[in-house]
Amino acid sequence: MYQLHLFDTPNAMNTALATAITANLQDAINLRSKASLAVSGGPTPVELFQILSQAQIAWNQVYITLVDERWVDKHHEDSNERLIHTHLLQNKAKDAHFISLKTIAENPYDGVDEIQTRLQQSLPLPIDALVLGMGDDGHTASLFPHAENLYKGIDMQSDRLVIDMKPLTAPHDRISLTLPVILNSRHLYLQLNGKKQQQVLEQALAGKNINDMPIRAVLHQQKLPLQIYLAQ
Ligand SMILES: O=C1O[C@H](COP(=O)(O)O)[C@@H](O)[C@H](O)[C@H]1O
Repeated sequence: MYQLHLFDTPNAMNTALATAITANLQDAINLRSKASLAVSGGPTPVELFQILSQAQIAWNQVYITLVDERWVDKHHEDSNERLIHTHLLQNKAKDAHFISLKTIAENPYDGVDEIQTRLQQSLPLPIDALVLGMGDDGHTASLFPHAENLYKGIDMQSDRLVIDMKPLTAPHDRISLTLPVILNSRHLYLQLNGKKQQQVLEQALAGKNINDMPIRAVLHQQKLPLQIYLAQ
């Protein structure tokens, strides 16, 4: 179940998506006095983060985490946490609470239980707004095609919030939110940019095999409407 929102430019898409997310966070603050936001890494969301960081909301009542993290040092150029600190936790959003998906453990397998506890204790659930991205291989969050742990990440009966992941198609071991957490969020977005990602989306929509393209688990579900924001 999805709705497709098409835009002529990345700036138009990011402005509209930031407006929608800000409204979700404001509604949550009005209703529950706190709000939660989970965002993706990679280069695609940078402009969205910069626009969002200027939003006029009570950021000190907002809890931000990532949908996935690469198991690298926080200062590494591939760290999603570094990206958030550089582009989102700035300006008006500098007072938001950030919940990291990284520990000092040597690998995500050894760190995953600590992160599960941290999220259970600190992150308002269900997540009010969750923004997914998509890789050219059809991964979303860090749910990667044909990875050994993929079945654990997409098990809708599981009470795990996070799993450790060893991608076969990308560098770095990872931590990822699981499909039940993603599909239990209150508002779910997929942010896509350009012709290549549009082609991958069409390929994903045309088939059913989740192992080949895990994004299909989000596109073909009936639990909540996925809002796809695509800049052509
Ligand atoms: O590795 C990752 O890649 C995906 C896609 O990112 P993109 O910027 O190439 O669209 C991202 O959603 C995920 O959070 C990130 O860790």
